[in-house]
Amino acid sequence: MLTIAMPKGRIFSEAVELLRKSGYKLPDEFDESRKLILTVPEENIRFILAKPMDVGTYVEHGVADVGIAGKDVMMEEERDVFEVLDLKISKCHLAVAGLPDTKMNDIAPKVATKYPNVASKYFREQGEQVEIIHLNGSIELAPLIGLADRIVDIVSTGRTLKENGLVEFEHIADITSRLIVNPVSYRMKDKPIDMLVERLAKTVEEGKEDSD
Ligand SMILES: Nc1ncnc2c1ncn2[C@@H]1O[C@H](COP(=O)(O)OP(=O)(O)OP(=O)(O)O)[C@@H](O)[C@H]1O
Ligand SMILES: O=P(O)(O)OC[C@H]1O[C@H](OP(=O)(O)OP(=O)(O)O)[C@H](O)[C@@H]1O
Repeated sequence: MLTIAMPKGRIFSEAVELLRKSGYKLPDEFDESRKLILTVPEENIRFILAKPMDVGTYVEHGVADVGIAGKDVMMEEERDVFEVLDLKISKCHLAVAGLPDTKMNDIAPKVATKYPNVASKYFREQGEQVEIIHLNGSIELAPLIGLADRIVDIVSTGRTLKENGLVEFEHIADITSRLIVNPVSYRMKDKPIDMLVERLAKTVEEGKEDSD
């Protein structure tokens, strides 16, 4: 049996839709249940529902063979896993944002973010020394309340920035969700994993053609 770690939250429904389009028969339970382990015996697959930031942990430790994780999460926490497919779902980007017409404080610039590693690497590469302030959400609050000069956060529609009077200054990276695989599982369960990758890749490709 293949164990797939799925992120709860906004990626989940898009991932379920992608799996269904790829021919996996996932019961209605997937749309309404609060169970954290969902088994589909007909497909020989078991799904575990994890926090998005934890998917890589389950896959790296091998308790899940495969997982679905945002590229942002993969960039933040380097994991010993294979990234085998861009699923092209949950599209967004990572950006530097802040209050308009403001400069970074020269002496002790502060950057608030949920992605401390990505943010420090980015500013290091820009040759800027900043203090990183790690927050767990509502990052846009930080510049409004004087906690930070800049934020590094996800932007999708841009609505959260706009409604809070913030602007984007720099685009760091485009983000989509990825299929990740445990290296040992890839050796031991190569056939079912290859089949999953092939079926998903075909659906992703068809989706691309539809939008072209
Ligand atoms: N506004 C957005 N639009 C599209 N994709 C997004 C957006 N925000 C985040 N994502 C993507 O979806 C993934 C999961 O985001 P989600 O908001 O569900 O979880 P989270 O904020 O990490 O966790 P939680 O809110 O449960 O603490 C992110 O890692 C990112 O890849
Ligand atoms: O550009 P938009 O379409 O407005 O989306 C961007 C927002 O979505 C995410 O927040 P989320 O809803 O996950 O809440 P969070 O603050 O708890 O991370 C992200 O952190 C931004 O705040």
